[in-house]
Amino acid sequence: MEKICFFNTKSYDIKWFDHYNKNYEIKFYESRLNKNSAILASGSGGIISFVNDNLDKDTIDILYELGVKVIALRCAGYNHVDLNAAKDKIKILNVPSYSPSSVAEYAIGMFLTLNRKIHKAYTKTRDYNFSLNGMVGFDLKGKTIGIIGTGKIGEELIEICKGFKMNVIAYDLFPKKDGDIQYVDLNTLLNNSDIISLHCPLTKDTKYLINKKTLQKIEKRSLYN
Ligand SMILES: NC(=O)c1ccc[n+]([C@@H]2O[C@H](COP(=O)([O-])OP(=O)(O)OC[C@H]3O[C@@H](n4cnc5c(N)ncnc54)[C@H](O)[C@@H]3O)[C@@H](O)[C@H]2O)c1
Ligand SMILES: O=C(O)[C@H](O)[C@H](O)COP(=O)(O)O
Repeated sequence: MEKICFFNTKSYDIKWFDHYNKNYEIKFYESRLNKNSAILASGSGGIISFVNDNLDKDTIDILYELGVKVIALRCAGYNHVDLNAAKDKIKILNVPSYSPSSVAEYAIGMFLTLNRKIHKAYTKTRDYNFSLNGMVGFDLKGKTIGIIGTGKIGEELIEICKGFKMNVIAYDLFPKKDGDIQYVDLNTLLNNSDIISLHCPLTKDTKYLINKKTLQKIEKRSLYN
């Protein structure tokens, strides 16, 4: 039976993955994957790893020497993987659609919390402080949200924002040709959005996409991912 080494295991992972042990021999390890723990993959044809594992060149070289042929990521993002080191040696798989509606809904949850200061209200009211001072937010209705990255998560978020009767503008390196998304350039988005939401992968282009200069432009606005 094919052996698979499962790194960075949480209790909920075992709940969802253990039944595959009928067809595979999955070994669950709590250790994060890095060059020191990679040896645990001895004898495994494949490994399963998480978003905060370290798949740098050293780790990938060790896994290759051990005979690992496939690395399956339990995440959509792969910015933590040295793809060049893996090229022609180990196949890398990611989750192509990582619960986009959950992530979009969570992003809305974070924004509502930030805007209406729900996290602060929770602690204040426990101390019998019901003052509205410093607690006032604004209506989403009629406000403009600028969405950077209109992939699976971005698209879900656009639909939710329409439900709030917001204006939606978007920026993406690869705008969708079909559909009714109103694309603008990045500067226009930064200058015209009341809210900005980032839903793009971490790459050399998106790292520091929001920086000191752009933050000055959006000084009074909210920013979240
Ligand atoms: N926190 C979480 O639980 C969680 C879950 C899933 C995904 N993610 C992160 O969210 C990201 C997006 O996920 P997705 O499923 O929507 O991916 P996706 O591939 O469907 O969409 C990403 C979009 O970003 C665009 N993009 C790429 N580079 C860009 C750039 N430089 N400027 C503007 N747009 C750019 C792409 O063209 C694409 O449309 C993932 O890469 C991952 O890092 C986080
Ligand atoms: O890139 C991704 O898919 C996510 O960032 C990552 O996997 C988050 O996973 P969570 O902590 O939501 O399980």
